[in-house]
Amino acid sequence: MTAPVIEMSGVTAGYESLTALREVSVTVHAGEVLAVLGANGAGKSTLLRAAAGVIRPWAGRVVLDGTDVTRAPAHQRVARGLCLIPEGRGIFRNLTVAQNLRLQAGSAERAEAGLDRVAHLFPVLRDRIRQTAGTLSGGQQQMLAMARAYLTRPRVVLIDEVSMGLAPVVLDDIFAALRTLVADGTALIIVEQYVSRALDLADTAMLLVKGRTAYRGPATDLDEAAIARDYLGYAS
Ligand SMILES: Nc1ncnc2c1ncn2[C@@H]1O[C@H](COP(=O)(O)OP(=O)(O)OP(=O)(O)O)[C@@H](O)[C@H]1O
Repeated sequence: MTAPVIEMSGVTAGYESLTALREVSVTVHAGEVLAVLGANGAGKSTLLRAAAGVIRPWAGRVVLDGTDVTRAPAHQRVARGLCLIPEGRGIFRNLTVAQNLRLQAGSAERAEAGLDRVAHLFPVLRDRIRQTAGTLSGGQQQMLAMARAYLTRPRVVLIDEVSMGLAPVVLDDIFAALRTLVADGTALIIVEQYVSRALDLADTAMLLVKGRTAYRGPATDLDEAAIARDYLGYAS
């Protein structure tokens, strides 16, 4: 088997006196999808932040394409092909679609080169290229946030709560775009409350309960209804 694109081993992380993640390990290869499930506050976003270098783990290692980046700042991980699409979308609401794309691409040339790929997946963004991002619909804003991943051809994308507040029909487009990204060979870690959609896309899944790994294995082995009932607190 090929080497993993991203590997986290024994990662413990948190905020001041709060331990949000305890000895969590993750391995994702090119073209593979890991779904991270768990109730509110289970540590899902913390896992992505530790992977991306937004916070530094207290213990454990983060390895990207064979290089230990545990102590590397976020921008160095971006340069190595890591792309975090945070909850709340992480776009510049006062800038236009074009300006957002240019900033995300790093240069006008790269934005231009990547725009065809973005427009192919999300034609609406090309139609609204001069519109201020904050005036786009929720689904269009999510598409713009995801466009970064298509502009830069990252090795690994970490995406947090992609479905938050979006209509099912918009989600179909968004998940189709994620499938394209993965088919191109990108490794994907997806944090998602919408369990069935996440498991549908994922090869492997992990369930976090109070920062600990309660399950890690094939997505198909998870009983969706039991997870929803026992861990997420609702009936699916
Ligand atoms: N910036 C922060 N400062 C202090 N505590 C934080 C911070 N961010 C998260 N926490 C705490 O860390 C724990 C894990 O939070 P995290 O956001 O990783 O959970 P989550 O599984 O992503 O939940 P949600 O679905 O609500 O986003 C929670 O107890 C949360 O209150």
